[in-house]
Amino acid sequence: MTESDRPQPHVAVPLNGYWTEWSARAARNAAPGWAALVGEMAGLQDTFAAAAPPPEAVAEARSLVEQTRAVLARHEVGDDDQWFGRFLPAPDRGQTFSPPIRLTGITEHALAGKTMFGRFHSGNNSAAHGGGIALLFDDLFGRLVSVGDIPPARTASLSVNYRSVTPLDEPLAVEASVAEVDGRKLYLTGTLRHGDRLCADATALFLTLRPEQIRPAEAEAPPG
Ligand SMILES: CCCCCCCCCC(=O)SCCNC(=O)CCNC(=O)[C@H](O)C(C)(C)COP(=O)(O)OP(=O)(O)OC[C@H]1O[C@@H](n2cnc3c(N)ncnc32)[C@H](O)[C@@H]1OP(=O)(O)O
Repeated sequence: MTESDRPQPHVAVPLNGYWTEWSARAARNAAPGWAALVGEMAGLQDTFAAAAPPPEAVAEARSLVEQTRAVLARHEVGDDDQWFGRFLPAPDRGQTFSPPIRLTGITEHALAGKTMFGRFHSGNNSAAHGGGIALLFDDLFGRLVSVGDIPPARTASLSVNYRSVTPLDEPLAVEASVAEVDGRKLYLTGTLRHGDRLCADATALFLTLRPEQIRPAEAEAPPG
């Protein structure tokens, strides 16, 4: 591990107003320890993917996961009230679907960061799954268009070129930038590198939403 691969502070994300409110609501309401639980769940996914346990360990693990599900299911809420995925300032966004992206630099038109795929995102032969890489780019581009004054936008198309194998458990560098803005159309480009080696590059078209396509950042439900 080189000095530049060591954990560094995640830069603050200058979110636009819509995403600030969307995220702040979860941050206001989330129980203490939620971020640590998200980290535990992500670790569980990787450990689960890497394990080949004997029958008694399978039975024990299944029972514990069943118990965990039962605890969480008692507190199910609607989409508007969920915390999962809404911690936008955090590298993992408070979710376990796509790998954390630790941002090292961000402006209105470009961002750079570090990421890593674990066993959960393995395709085969110690290589990251191509779908996981597309997911990473979609998330990366989603973060890029959440800064500055850009209205909320959705992915209209995403194209990934897989240039070389993306390793697991190795620090990877990501970059994304806005190549062109044409009305509602945002043309984005991005790269994923392992050291000097290009693993993948991607282009995407995001479309900013028309006002009638945007659900307002929800009003806080009255207490009780
Ligand atoms: C801070 C947050 C962090 C979160 C990170 C996660 C980010 C994840 C981002 C996502 O994954 S978003 C979810 C995946 N995407 C979707 O579900 C989008 C589904 N599709 C739609 O909702 C609509 O198709 C869409 C809003 C994208 C466009 O519908 P519209 O009715 O607004 O646009 P319209 O069809 O009128 O097209 C507008 C222009 O874009 C063009 N266009 C639309 N889709 C296109 C396409 N796929 N390729 C090329 N051009 C396209 C279209 O031709 C037209 O060009 P012109 O104005 O020149 O005539």
